[in-house]
Amino acid sequence: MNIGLLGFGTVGTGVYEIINKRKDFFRSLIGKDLNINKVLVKDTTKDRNINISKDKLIDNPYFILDDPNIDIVIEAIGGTAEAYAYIKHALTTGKHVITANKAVVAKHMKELMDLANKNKKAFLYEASVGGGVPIIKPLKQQVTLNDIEEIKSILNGTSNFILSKMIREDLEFTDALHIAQELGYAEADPTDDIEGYDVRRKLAILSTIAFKREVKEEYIHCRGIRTIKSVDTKVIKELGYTVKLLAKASFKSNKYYLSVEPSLLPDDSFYAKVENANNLISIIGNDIGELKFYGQGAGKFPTANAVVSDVLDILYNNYQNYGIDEGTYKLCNNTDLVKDRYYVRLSPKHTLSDYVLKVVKEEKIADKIIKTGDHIIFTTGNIELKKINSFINNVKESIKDEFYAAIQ
Ligand SMILES: NC(=O)C1=CN([C@@H]2O[C@H](COP(=O)(O)OP(=O)(O)OC[C@H]3O[C@@H](n4cnc5c(N)ncnc54)[C@H](OP(=O)(O)O)[C@@H]3O)[C@@H](O)[C@H]2O)C=CC1
Ligand SMILES: N[C@@H](CC=O)C(=O)O
Repeated sequence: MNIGLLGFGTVGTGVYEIINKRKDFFRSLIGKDLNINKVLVKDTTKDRNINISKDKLIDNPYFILDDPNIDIVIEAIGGTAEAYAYIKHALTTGKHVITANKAVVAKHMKELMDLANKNKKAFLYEASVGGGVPIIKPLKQQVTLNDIEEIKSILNGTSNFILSKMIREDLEFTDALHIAQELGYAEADPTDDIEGYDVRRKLAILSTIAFKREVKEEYIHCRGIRTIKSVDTKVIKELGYTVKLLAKASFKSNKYYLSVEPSLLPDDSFYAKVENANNLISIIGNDIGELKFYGQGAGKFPTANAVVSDVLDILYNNYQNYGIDEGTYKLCNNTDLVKDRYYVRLSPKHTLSDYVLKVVKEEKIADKIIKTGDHIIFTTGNIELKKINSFINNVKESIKDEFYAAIQ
């Protein structure tokens, strides 16, 4: 069994180290060595501070993709276009493929799954959702026995790390983001982490499996945490809450509702205890009830561990490619379905503070005004998401920025 590894960054080096550390185990399992023969990188001359012979490092992907001696390709380069092309090529040439790349899985899951099935190879992506938390395999197993009614989760290590640091240590947003980047949690471009796009992809993958329909990222209402400030976290704490970036999917009255948005949770709730880069994924099935999966959602070894668990499934020949039914009912991202209370902070442009406060009062949107001045902070009563979005749009020109979060 030979592996070609695409990418030798946070995840790739973790996979390399775990497989080398467990050499004896793999030898006893398959009766010969499990080798990582070649490793694709961008820059073969870079000093990598890891024990690997230089001649394994290559910068031409086709030395792996077209090598008939390579059985398994592990993709950990990130990005979309090249990663997608390499995965497709590998499956077409009859190799098993494992990826940690949620961007590619969310976009091309059905096509790549069909290709893998056609060629009787595995296409596995445990690490693409929840980092080190096993969720793809258990979810695939549960959907055969249960109708999944709800998914509620914290799915991004970087944003959860930032929010935890801001709440618990009063750090500013950019300082907390910087630490998350240094720890290897963030994407190459952290925009995806802080704008919620990474979570949206993960929710699309989970919902596709759970609801047996192809759920596209674009269906999902999404707001991230980029505009949160320390003034928000201070007030949120005083109110007895913490703040999380929550991903939710539910199926009600024959309609699906999918959303990614910042949410306030009571300080003593289960979700509030999910700190730093940890993730929590809760699924509710009609027979099983609620199942919760918790653990490290990002980082070198947790993520690499999930990748290697897919290698094991291939070696045991115990994997399930997932088939998506062609839907009989349509997915409907109906924002009318959901009403919540909201925490809202508006930071008016210089001199417009009185005007913005007047609009808030006239529109009767505030249930309780908490703070006025440079920042106008209030909570609302139960309100439809589309109403709060449209209110924010109406005041957009008079404010520098805003942060609003559903109160759970
Ligand atoms: N970091 C994490 O905690 C997690 C990451 N993931 C996913 O895993 C994947 C990899 O992430 P991560 O390890 O953090 O990324 P890194 O940026 O740390 O590593 C990327 C690696 O891929 C190589 N690379 C990138 N683009 C190319 C290319 N076009 N051709 C050849 N080599 C290339 C880089 O080469 P070089 O070293 O020469 O620059 C580097 O070795 C991503 O899809 C990410 O979303 C999933 C879960 C958790
Ligand atoms: N950038 C991602 C990495 C894992 O998927 C995150 O922070 O969760």
